[in-house]
Amino acid sequence: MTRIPAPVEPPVAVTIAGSDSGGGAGIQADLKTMEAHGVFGTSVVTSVTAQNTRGVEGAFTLPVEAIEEQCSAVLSDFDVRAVKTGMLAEAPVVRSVAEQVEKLEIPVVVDPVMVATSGDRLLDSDGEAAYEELIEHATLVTPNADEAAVLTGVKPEDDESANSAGEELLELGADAALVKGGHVPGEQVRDVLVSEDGVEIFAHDRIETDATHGSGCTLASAVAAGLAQGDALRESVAQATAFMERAVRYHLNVGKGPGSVHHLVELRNEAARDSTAETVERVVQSFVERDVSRLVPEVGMNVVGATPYAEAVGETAAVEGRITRTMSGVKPNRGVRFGASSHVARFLLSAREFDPDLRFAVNCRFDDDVESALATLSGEVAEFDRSAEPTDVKEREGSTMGWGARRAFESADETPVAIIDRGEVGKEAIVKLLAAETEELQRRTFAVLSALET
Ligand SMILES: Cc1ncc(CO)c(N)n1
Repeated sequence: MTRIPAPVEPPVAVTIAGSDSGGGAGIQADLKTMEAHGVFGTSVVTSVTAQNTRGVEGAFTLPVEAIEEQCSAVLSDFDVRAVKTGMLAEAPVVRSVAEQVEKLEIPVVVDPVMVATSGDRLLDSDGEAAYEELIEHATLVTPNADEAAVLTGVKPEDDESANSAGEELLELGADAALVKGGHVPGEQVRDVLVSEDGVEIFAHDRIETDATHGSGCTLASAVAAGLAQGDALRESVAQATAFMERAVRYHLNVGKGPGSVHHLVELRNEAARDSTAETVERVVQSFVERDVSRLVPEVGMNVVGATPYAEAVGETAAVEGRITRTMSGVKPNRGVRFGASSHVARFLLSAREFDPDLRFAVNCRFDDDVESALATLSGEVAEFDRSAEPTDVKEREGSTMGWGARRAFESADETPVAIIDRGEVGKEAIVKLLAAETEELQRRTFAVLSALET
């Protein structure tokens, strides 16, 4: 029997950029990022770089004719919904690309690539001057602070100067500018979006890593993918900056240099949801079979599992309605669902700020006997004291768990296997067991139970 085809019609985008033999930046980053967003990526190669995670060893610009032929091959065939430009290497290429995109009536995201993260130049000085012609046709231009300074003469050092640089780029004809804050010192990375609608800042805590190779390409491609799907500019930028944050935090440790951003991190995280929920279900089942009632606190027990790159409560699976005691043992009140736990989930997410390998947690009853039983575990048992909690943290709904996890980790020498919260008036004492794997969580929980029974 033959089968009926079931074609899929994804939006199409094109990247006009350089090839990075190292796979982290350039065309390679762009295509992976577009695919990760459900957008079919086509490409026009401007330059072939000999590059790895340590730096650029050579760059060979293609003849303008070869670049133009690729453009017309793509644009004459596909219904291209967005253009992203990256490394253009030399002035004639910049000018040619400006001419090509002028004729188009689709969004154009211009990432004015000048220098690689490694410090190597990717654009000659004539090329810098030629950029004005391309920026004129940009829907969005995405310079980092150094590129913004070259293009506008204004060096972004804070929100205000980033805003001024953005205004200058609008003067040059761009519809909007995203002046990126990665190169501006500070505990936060603040990307400043300037457009006719005003200024909006997309801020997040800085991630302490030099594995940012490919981050500019990835961000611009993520915005272009959003635009290709028909999303508004603001939403595309918001989505792209959140996507980047995760791609940098869970970067790929490849090569001998600093590594690469993780272009597919969200896909991998989504793909792990079912297996994460299933492992939580299995642990819960084993807790029922083993009858863990001695460890079930008054507030109920929960087992929480985070997807490998979880950053939010919605990415953690837990028992809806918790596990409670019955006449004969324990039972989960309802099924395992993502977002079902708030307390234990937030505690686990905060613990992951210190050790991202941690993926599972369970909250247990705490008393003197449990404390002695915990001492039989191999691994550090840490604790935090609610009486030391600042009132502003106490008053902010849902912030105690994050504060407690931080206190405990800061006082511990290594990743603790358990964290004690001795409670206070009206707050039951609880111990949370943490683990990177479910087997480990099970083993530790059962070890505490066995110690209690002897
Ligand atoms: C090909 C290429 N494009 C862009 C960058 C910017 O990171 C790079 N390193 N290589």
